[in-house]
Amino acid sequence: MERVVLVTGASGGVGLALCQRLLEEDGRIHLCIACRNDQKSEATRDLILAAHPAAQVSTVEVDLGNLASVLRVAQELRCRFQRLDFVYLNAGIMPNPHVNFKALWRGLLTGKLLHMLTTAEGVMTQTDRLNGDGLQEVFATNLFGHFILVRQLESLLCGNEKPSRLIWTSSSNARESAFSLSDYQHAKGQESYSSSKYATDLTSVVLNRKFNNQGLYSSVVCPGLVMSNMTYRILPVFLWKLLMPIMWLIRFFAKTYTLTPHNGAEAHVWLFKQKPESLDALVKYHSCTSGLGKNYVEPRKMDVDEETAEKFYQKLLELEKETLEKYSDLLD
Ligand SMILES: NC(=O)C1=CN([C@@H]2O[C@H](COP(=O)(O)OP(=O)(O)OC[C@H]3O[C@@H](n4cnc5c(N)ncnc54)[C@H](OP(=O)(O)O)[C@@H]3O)[C@@H](O)[C@H]2O)C=CC1
Ligand SMILES: CC(C)CCC[C@@H](C)[C@H]1CC[C@H]2C3=CC[C@H]4[C@H](C)C(=O)CC[C@]4(C)[C@H]3CC[C@]12C
Repeated sequence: MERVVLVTGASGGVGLALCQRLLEEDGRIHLCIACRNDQKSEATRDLILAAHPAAQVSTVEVDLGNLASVLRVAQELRCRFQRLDFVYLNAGIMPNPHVNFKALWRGLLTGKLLHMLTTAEGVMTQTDRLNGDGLQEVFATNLFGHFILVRQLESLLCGNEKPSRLIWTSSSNARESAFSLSDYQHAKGQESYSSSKYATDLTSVVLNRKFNNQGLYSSVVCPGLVMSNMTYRILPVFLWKLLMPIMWLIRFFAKTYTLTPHNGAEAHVWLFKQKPESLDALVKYHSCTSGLGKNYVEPRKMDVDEETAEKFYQKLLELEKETLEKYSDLLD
């Protein structure tokens, strides 16, 4: 029986490249692409089929920043499939980004420039807002919508003959100092993206602890710095065009400057080929590209405190309970 692979955020960037690369690895998979609306789903499906005419590609629509939409898509997936082998939780946003060029300059003088260029530590801020569910938009889209999706798909993910896998697209921008248990949605700060990615790392660690014995394994990856819609929105296009030669040069020093979505999907594809039992739950798998363009994967230990992870998970469960009460009419 073919493996079923669900990819969120499949309409572009890393998600679309991942879909193409997965079909190059195994043309027999059933690929289910999740996009925000049917036009995007159909356009994405057509693009994928143009390169892989014999592929089995189905579509679902979901807005991960809208809990009713997440509950509806989970119900649809439960009706359509008996099992999911891989779920790539890849969709993500970074709204209203702001770059602190003075910080980069200080980084140059203090020898921290390379670290800043690869992690954006101290370099980037964002302005977040509340979504229609009354949640902080970045937390809701990058993490909580995906968390609810996973929990609603438990019957397709747990207790199968072969292990099922969750692969979260996190980031090297995930930072403990941007995250706080008392403000886990990051309503008060200006690093909502960093906080949401750290929260993703914590969640994956706990999911492994709770679900490995039911045959569900979770991993986190960082695609490196990829030129995608997300990054193109950070600076004006003309500036990116001017910076591009410098970015290619930086790649000789910073292996996480993968730059293309194809390269960025390296760790996702590598994980597709690994036995889950051989993976370390406390490691983030980074896509890397050498100066000469060779792709490889680098495992790096994550900076996560397991006690904080457990406390945060309890908070997610409380929020989940409130959500399910609010939307009880959408549940079976
Ligand atoms: N680019 C980079 O340098 C890095 C990216 N990442 C992460 O990689 C992932 C993919 O990003 P990337 O490919 O770069 O960026 P893109 O903006 O190209 O892709 C983001 C994807 O997420 C989808 N998406 C956004 N919001 C929602 C939503 N509310 N509901 C459903 N889908 C949504 C987008 O759909 P739509 O087309 O409808 O907008 C799109 O398909 C993200 O999680 C990002 O944080 C991590 C590290 C570095
Ligand atoms: C000389 C140039 C390279 C100057 C560019 C300045 C900034 C626009 C970029 C410098 C560092 C970049 C980033 C680093 C980490 C990424 C992270 C892993 C991620 O998840 C999303 C994108 C990044 C934050 C990215 C964004 C652009 C920079 C801040």
